[in-house]
Amino acid sequence: MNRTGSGRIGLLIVNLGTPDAPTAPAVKRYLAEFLSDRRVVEIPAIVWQPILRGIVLNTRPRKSAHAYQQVWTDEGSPLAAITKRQTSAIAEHFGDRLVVDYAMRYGNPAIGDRLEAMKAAGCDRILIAPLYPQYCGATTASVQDAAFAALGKMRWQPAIRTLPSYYDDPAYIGALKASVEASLAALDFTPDALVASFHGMPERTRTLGDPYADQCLETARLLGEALGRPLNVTFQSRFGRAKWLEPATDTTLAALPGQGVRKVALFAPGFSADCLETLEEIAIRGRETFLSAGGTNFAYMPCLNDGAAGLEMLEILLTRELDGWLAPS
Ligand SMILES: C=CC1=C(C)c2cc3[nH]c(cc4nc(cc5[nH]c(cc1n2)c(C)c5CCC(=O)O)C(CCC(=O)O)=C4C)c(C)c3C=C
Ligand SMILES: [Fe+2]
Ligand SMILES: [Fe+2]
Repeated sequence: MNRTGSGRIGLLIVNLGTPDAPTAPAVKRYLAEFLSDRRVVEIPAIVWQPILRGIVLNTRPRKSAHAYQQVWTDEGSPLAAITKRQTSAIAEHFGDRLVVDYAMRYGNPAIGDRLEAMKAAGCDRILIAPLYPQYCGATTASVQDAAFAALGKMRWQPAIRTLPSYYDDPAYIGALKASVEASLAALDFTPDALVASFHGMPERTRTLGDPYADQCLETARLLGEALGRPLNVTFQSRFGRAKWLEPATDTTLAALPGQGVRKVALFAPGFSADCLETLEEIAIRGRETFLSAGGTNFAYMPCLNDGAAGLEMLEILLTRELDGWLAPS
């Protein structure tokens, strides 16, 4: 057996994860793993686990499964389908210079399994790329924890790099600008306001030193500058009773018509792929909230997904992180 390694380079794209099916049992399995992550719910396990097992996992899966059913596609969960397409496009771009795969932080395919598979395929250098533009302990750090926990079980570890957050990267801001401008040009109305909705976090994580909220605000400032018009920044998907980052997307959508904003276009720059939180919470429920509060026109503009602007951005960011590893094309 050759024990010198074959010197291949791996790229592991990672996103949050999603249930395997839009059913209550599948959602329950997914939420049990997701909401047991101490990076996501920072309440001592002795207090949180009885609440999670006794209440949350007996009530939320049925409600969430119903929400997933509204957005499920022939290719499965939108987040999974889009991540697969992003991975195929990136694999095609890099060709045989890289072994490209994807994993999910929760559910399947698991980060540890895919790292093992890359190692078995001869990768001795791996770039792990969590597709979160803004750094957050609950997302970026959680992916890194899971990857390093898996590496901790290997005798012969590959060398590792991780993709840093890219909230202010000109390639990201440029891709968002191109994508938003294309979506705006296709609308049959002119919005009075543009709303940039980011996933929320408990407010205390900001005081504890998480840069997430500030990175979201900086993304919105830079993008507003690039678009030549200010953005209304909001935070969505509140969970639990603690105070979360404000202003909340749903309360903003309910208030805007009363402030004279009757036509709104909303997008979610912090999500690299459309998912339950954008397609159900915003494009379906957010629209209802806005229209029933007196709004006349509502548009949800899609995430970068596997569109040309988003893929070109990823190629730029990934090529930069692979500097010195990758032979020039
Ligand atoms: C304490 C709870 C949660 C924190 C903190 C949180 C942070 C966080 N999440 C994302 C991105 C996504 N979240 C998604 C779904 C989702 N999020 C939570 C809870 C917290 N998220 C739950 C319970 C769920 C599941 C759905 C539900 O029951 O409401 C998704 C979509 C997944 C999908 O399958 O489509 C994404 C993406 C970020 C970026 C973030 C912190 C910055
Ligand atoms: Fe979430
Ligand atoms: Fe949600």
